[in-house]
Amino acid sequence: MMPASDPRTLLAAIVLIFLFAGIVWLLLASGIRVTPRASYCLALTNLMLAGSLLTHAARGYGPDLLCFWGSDLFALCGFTAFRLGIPLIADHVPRRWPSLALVVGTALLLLEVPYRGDMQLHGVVIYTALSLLCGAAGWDAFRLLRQRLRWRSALGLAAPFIVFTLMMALRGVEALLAPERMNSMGSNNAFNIAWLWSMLALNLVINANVAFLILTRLVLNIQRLTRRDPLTDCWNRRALSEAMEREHARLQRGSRYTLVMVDMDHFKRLNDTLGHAAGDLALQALVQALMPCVRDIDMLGRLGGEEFCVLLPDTDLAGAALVAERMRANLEAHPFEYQGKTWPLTASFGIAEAGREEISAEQVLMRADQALYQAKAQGRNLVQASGA
Ligand SMILES: Nc1nc2c(ncn2[C@@H]2O[C@H](COP(=O)(O)OP(=O)(O)OP(=O)(O)O)[C@@H](O)[C@H]2O)c(=O)[nH]1
Repeated sequence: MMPASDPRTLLAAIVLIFLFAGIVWLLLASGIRVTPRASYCLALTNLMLAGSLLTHAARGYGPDLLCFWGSDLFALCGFTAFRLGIPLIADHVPRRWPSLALVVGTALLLLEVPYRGDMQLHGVVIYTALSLLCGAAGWDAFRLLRQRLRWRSALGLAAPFIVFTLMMALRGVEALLAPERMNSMGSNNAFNIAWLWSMLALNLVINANVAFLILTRLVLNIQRLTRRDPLTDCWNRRALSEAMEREHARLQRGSRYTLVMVDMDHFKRLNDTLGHAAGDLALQALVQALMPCVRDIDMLGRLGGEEFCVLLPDTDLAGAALVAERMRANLEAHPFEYQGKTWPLTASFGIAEAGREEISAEQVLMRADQALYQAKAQGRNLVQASGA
């Protein structure tokens, strides 16, 4: 076995890991189609960086333009793919132009910088560009993680990106202070060996880290699918029932809650006149009109068909009546537009505050449903309350 501190062996190991990771990301993107756009970017990152190191290793053997400028161009493209791929994990559209302008500008500048002899300016230019791209990717990863995690955990998971950025910056500083060592990553000096070891470890950690980000996103998507209504994206019946039963259990400890049943008026007529597709859009419009009227802690869920329910924790009947009236008025104020036609959308509301003597939230729901029935009977587009 070659000694662990041999820079050529380390370089070969890093190239192999990049190649292997690139192929795995390609398979994930094209075969299993896990977040394909982000996975393609990660595949490109790994393959480009493998190409960069391979051409770098051939310095002195192969054509100068490929082994110097080409190697840097591979690295720039790899880091750009990395920077653009991170936001894609969360389906955010990355800002392409700043990164592309940086790559093109750096590549053109490097063409003008002599690659022979003093590598100072060349080293500073390329590693500044790489650390900027890596830093931007790290910042995006941190923001992404911060949406789900506390800032310390997010910072911990984003740490490899920060270290990678610092490593690139360090290499730029090295170019400034010891330009004679910049010619090859195959140099057998302590800084280079330590740098290659860190690169090898970070290469593994960052690939694992991005895989973790993607996995987290998949788990969140699965959770979403099991708890959200696919048409309107509000909570589904199961999620709402669980929350209602939780609230009902808190009732004995002194808290209160109220349920608001919502049923679109004359929905069958809308479906029959405009068609089922329009009916689906009308249901989405209803949810859009109701959502701004509730607080973050309230839960709007679809029970089925055109029937919805809002769970209002820590709210009494009078408070719920105000919320229901706000929802009713907001819906009425936003007629449904479909293929140039305008259709008035209204709904009826039945509200019931939970009573301690009721054994389950289902009983409260039944009372809210009875109140809703009365609202329908009294002419629709009304709020009707039920006593506890
Ligand atoms: N487009 C669409 N229609 C649905 C969906 N679920 C249920 N429906 C339709 O909703 C209609 C409900 O009709 P009804 O229960 O008579 O209610 P309504 O016409 O709103 O009458 P009132 O509630 O008394 O005002 C039926 O025609 C169902 O086919 C859905 O997901 N999409």
